[in-house]
Amino acid sequence: MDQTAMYKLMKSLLPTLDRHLTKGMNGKVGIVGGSKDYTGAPYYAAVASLKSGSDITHIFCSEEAAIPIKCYSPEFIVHPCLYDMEQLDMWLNAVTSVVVGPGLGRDKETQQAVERVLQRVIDNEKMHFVGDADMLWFLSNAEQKERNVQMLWKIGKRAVITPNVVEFGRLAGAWMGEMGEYDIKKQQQIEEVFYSEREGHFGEVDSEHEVVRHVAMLSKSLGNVIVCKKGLVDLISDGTTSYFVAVEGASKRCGGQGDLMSGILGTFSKYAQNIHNPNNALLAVVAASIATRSCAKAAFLKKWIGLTTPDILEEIPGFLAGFYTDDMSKL
Ligand SMILES: NC(=O)C1=CN([C@@H]2O[C@H](COP(=O)(O)OP(=O)(O)OC[C@H]3O[C@@H](n4cnc5c(N)ncnc54)[C@H](OP(=O)(O)O)[C@@H]3O)[C@@H](O)[C@H]2O)[C@@H](O)CC1
Ligand SMILES: Nc1ncnc2c1ncn2[C@@H]1O[C@H](COP(=O)(O)OP(=O)(O)OP(=O)(O)O)[C@@H](O)[C@H]1O
Repeated sequence: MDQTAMYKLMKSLLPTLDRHLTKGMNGKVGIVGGSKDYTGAPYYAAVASLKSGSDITHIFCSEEAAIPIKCYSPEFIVHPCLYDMEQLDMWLNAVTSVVVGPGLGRDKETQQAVERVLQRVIDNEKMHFVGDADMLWFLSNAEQKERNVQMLWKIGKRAVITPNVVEFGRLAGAWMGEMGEYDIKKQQQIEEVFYSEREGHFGEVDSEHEVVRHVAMLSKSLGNVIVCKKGLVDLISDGTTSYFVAVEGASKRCGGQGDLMSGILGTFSKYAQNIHNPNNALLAVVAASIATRSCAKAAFLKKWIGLTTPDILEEIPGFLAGFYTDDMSKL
């Protein structure tokens, strides 16, 4: 493991903890998701945002998801206002970053909530946006994609999207048709070779390199938003500069690991301001990927076949505490 480089990056990212902090200074994260079928996904994202340091988490969900989510934890402030634009608008004032997608569902009516949030992020230059899961479906679906991408163009690098392999394929089909077919199988073979040569490491990679070229191209097509393509190796690009993360993760792919990462990103996107580097927004995504994978590995080594996402959530505080106590044993 690339311990020294990781240590330096995390140290520069994580906020100083002292008695001058007030509630909210380390972030107030909004999770837009939670629907009839899915209540676990926004829960994972919300817990991950809190355990990675944010002070408050709001969840904006549908009516039928609200009670189950409230019952999971007293930590969450839950608003059943996914279809009430006035309420949604009002409560969005309370957050510093917003994660849209985990468990959101794909009902046509949900598009108006997606647009309302995007407009809020356009209007408030201090707000950060993370798009994952079903938000990415709205970004690739013929009916809604144009409107959403027009809005993302206005947000640029304050927005991160985190497609998995399947979601990336859909987005490539929707936005990169003129740049040639995206062959998922061929790309996975390239990633296997790339990962085996760099296992345990992370760093910059030329945006023209065959492993990341499509990720950089997608970022450019979407107005240079940061794209983090998740997989065996995470590939992160703003269209110009690109990074890879080949830090070991879990060899059990239990559902919810992407939701967990989007929650960490909701918090880390604000911490980016602590990094004094022109690529600070990209580096915050690199850090979120490292944290997710490292915690997944730690939990996997305890639970093996029985690994579930709550096990990974439990590893987040110990992993991050190591950077405050200079205890490298958890890295
Ligand atoms: N506990 C909860 O509440 C959880 C709720 N969740 C929520 O579910 C919603 C829908 O999300 P989604 O990822 O299932 O939908 P979509 O992208 O259409 O995938 C459909 C099919 O594609 C495949 N496949 C998927 N990923 C792959 C991969 N990495 N690599 C390879 N193949 C992959 C796989 O097909 P299979 O291989 O089984 O044929 C899968 O069935 C969304 O709101 C999300 O937040 C989840 O977060 C989990 C925890
Ligand atoms: N083959 C793999 N080996 C190790 N880590 C992986 C692998 N694939 C993905 N990951 C890591 O797991 C995390 C979630 O990625 P994944 O592709 O599972 O997301 P997802 O499908 O969106 O998850 P969810 O189940 O929440 O919808 C990322 O941090 C990614 O780096």
